[in-house]
Amino acid sequence: MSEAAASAPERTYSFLGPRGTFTEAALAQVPEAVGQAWRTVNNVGEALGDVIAGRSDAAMIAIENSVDGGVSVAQDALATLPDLRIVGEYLVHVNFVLVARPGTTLDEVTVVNGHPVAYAQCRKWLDAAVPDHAHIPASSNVAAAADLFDEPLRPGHAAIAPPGIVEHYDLDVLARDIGDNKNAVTRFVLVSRPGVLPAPTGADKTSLIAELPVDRAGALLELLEQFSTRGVNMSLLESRPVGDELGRYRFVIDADGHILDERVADALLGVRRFSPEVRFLGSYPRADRVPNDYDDRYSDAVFIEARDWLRALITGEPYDTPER
Ligand SMILES: O=C(O)C(=O)C[C@]1(C(=O)O)C=C[C@@H](O)C=C1
Repeated sequence: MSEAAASAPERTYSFLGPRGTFTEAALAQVPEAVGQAWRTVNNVGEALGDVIAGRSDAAMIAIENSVDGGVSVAQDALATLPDLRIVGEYLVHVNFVLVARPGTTLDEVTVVNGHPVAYAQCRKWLDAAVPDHAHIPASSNVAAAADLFDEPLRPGHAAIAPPGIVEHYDLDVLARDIGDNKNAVTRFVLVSRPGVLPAPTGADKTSLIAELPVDRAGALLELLEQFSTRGVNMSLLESRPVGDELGRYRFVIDADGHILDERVADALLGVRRFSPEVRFLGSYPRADRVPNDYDDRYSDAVFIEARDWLRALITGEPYDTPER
């Protein structure tokens, strides 16, 4: 084998470009992606479409921001596109600068380019510092800045961008740290085609999307009970409209633990029996690596013992209850 062939990338990863986005910073945290082929895309749909079509092995997408909440376009895509799996979770601290072409001053700014999620995180600052601005949505934070060079050049246009933007573009920083929350974090997930699940680590998360039975009193409570009665903590519960008529919702859920944990598997069986449509999005290591916390009553051994007891009742075989 030639040296070039030996070092050729074997895997391709899609991420929101151009280079320099927070999504790229998330992908840089994936050790297996280093040295592989990285493909820039313009939106979440394109990133996931690459994975479905086999152009990429995995895509990094933003799924939640600590200020703006769930990234609805990503949640809706995972709910409706062909089956995909989340295989990893990554956190990126996000902070923003306001940039403009050299010579522009803050009082001259009338238009602010920005990715909608970034714009939502800078609203308080913008309302105070540039109250009469108009917003032009951009496909990413880096694209917002790059668009400032589109011909014909437009005076008074500025962009919300990551601080590192000035290393790539000749821009002046008009203001730093314009995010409304200095500790803002965006949560990203790495998405692949269904395959072997990441192994349980003891610090895992399971994601799913479930619809509720229509017009049933207490249906949401019943959904929540599937987790609470098995001692499974939920770290995310968000509703998204199904979209076909008013009043129909699907629920995006993150639960602590792995599908190979008995209590999580049992909760999923409960959801499956109860919900008209459940989509398993994956079990994967938590970004913060904090071990899952649960009461001993919900340990694997307790579920396994209960099953053995039931089997013995059915088969009539003798059964010795272990000491508790
Ligand atoms: O534009 C970027 O830099 C992105 O990576 C996208 C994105 C997002 O989709 O939420 C990521 C992090 C920020 O919260 C804002 C925008």
